[in-house]
Amino acid sequence: MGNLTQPVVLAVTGEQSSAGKLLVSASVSAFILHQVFFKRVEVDFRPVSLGAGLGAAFIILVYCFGFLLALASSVSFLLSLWVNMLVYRLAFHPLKHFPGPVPAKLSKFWAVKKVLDSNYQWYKVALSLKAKYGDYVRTGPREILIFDPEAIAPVLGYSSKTLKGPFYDSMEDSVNTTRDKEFHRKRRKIWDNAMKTSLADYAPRIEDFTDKLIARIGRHADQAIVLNDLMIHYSYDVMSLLAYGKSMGFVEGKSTDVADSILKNIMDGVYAIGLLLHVPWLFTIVTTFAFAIGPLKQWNDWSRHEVDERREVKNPKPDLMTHLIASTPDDHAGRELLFSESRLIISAGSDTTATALTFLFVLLSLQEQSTTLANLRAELDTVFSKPSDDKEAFSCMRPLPMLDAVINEGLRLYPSVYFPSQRVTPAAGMTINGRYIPGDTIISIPAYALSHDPRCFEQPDEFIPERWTTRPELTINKTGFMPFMTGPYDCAGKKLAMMELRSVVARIVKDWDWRVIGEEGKKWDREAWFGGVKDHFIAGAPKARVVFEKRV
Ligand code: HEM
Repeated sequence: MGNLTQPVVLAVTGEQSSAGKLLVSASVSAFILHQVFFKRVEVDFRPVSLGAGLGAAFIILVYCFGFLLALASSVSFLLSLWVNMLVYRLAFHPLKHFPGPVPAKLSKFWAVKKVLDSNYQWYKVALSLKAKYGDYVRTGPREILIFDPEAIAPVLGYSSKTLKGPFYDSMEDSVNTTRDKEFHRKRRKIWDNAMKTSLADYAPRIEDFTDKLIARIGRHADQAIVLNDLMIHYSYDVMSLLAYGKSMGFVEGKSTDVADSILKNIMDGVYAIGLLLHVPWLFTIVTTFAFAIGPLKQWNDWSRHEVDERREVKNPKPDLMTHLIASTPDDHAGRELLFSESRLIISAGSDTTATALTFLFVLLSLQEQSTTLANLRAELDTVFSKPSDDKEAFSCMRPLPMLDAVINEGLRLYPSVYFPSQRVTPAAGMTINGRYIPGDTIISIPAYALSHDPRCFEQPDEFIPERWTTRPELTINKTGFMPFMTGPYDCAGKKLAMMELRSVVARIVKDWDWRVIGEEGKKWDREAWFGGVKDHFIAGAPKARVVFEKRV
């Protein structure tokens, strides 16, 4: 009997030992792969190829060893990789001495959880991290969030050695999302030129759209309307005009079903962005599929069609796209860039301006701002009383002290972009304000935290436009004011944005009174409104129901 079973036992133990060897080799190869590859190479922007590579390896294992062994060795590989990663991040990472929550050091999913727990208020999470850990906080395996005003120039300034971070790889290439410094420099020149040479052409078109906005307010006078929608419609229409040569028809109520659907999908998508921007590799997967087959496909197809049509127009009115088309090679890469930048004009220029306008009108409606409003009206009455050919007459291109102060103060309290732009330190690392930051670290400075920092502004949480005019002592360090960011990657459309903001604020303030009201018969809950501002890349103002009345 013993002799009969011996070969079977030997075969089983032999199989067991080769299975054991396979599991050990899987876990050892994970260790080696982590040491030589994952630890050194940024893989955030290659999740799809990485997933495909792992899938292919799994199929080869199934072919060689059968399904069960392949599965067991894959689990062993992934477990080992995971353990290696966590041990490294916690105990051996060059950032190990930086303070921060322990789970944050292990995984970026900690930030995702915080976004969900805080109901999309990451900017508040960031402020509480600053209060607990100081000016330099480790918020991820290779991420440091910086609250030190002295860091602005070395991190974001023109002579900074940093490059853009992996978040930008999650989206299609454009002047905003490219991480190639040289490409950005050249492309940005084209954008700057398009802005500089044509602002005067854009001004009457902006004013024309402000007329349409005022007409819409007139049609709904004395009725409740949602301020956020009003401003979103205005800014989408103006940006669409500059990108495609025609508005999307929102302000006049002439939008198509496709335009409505695109806007709805974009508005719904902001929550996904607010969550996924913390995990660029996951964001890359989502954007890849959202544009190819998901909710953004319609947006993709529509914008391509519009750019193609726009290209065929003979002697178009000068707009941003005229300049971009003229300066972009008419080949596959050039056309892809134009498609993506047409969408950039809308995405960078619409929500930002609409958010700023929404906050401004809510802030100006507050009872304690009645003096500010009166001063602003006095300034506007003077300029609007001048004949239009007088150089002192109102023009959205020309700064006015009180008007610009009100706009700046709104942007300081609620900078439309809450996303702290990512930079990566050079391989040799860099020293910021006496503190060494190791190479290849992702660093970010949140504009919201800086503009609420008492080291930069006296009474930082108060809306005091006079800090920009008659009370300069309330501004301690102006570099903390960066709603348009700063340095070579700052907002390419800031002058245009200021023209829109001036145009809309001036025209409404001059001729209209308004008040924010609560839901059906309830009083407006001011605390809840300001306390409910969300952070999904852009600052998400809660819906504000407003009643406009014509001034007499
Ligand atoms: C109140 C309105 C606006 C605010 C607060 C604002 C703010 C910003 C900020 C903070 C950035 C940097 C984003 C980053 O770091 O990734 C940016 C970039 C940019 N903005 Fe604006 N923006 C506004 C309006 C506009 C408008 C109207 C346009 C016109 C198309 C525009 C076009 C751009 C572009 C093209 C970039 C990328 C620039 C580059 O990377 O070189 N923005 N903006």
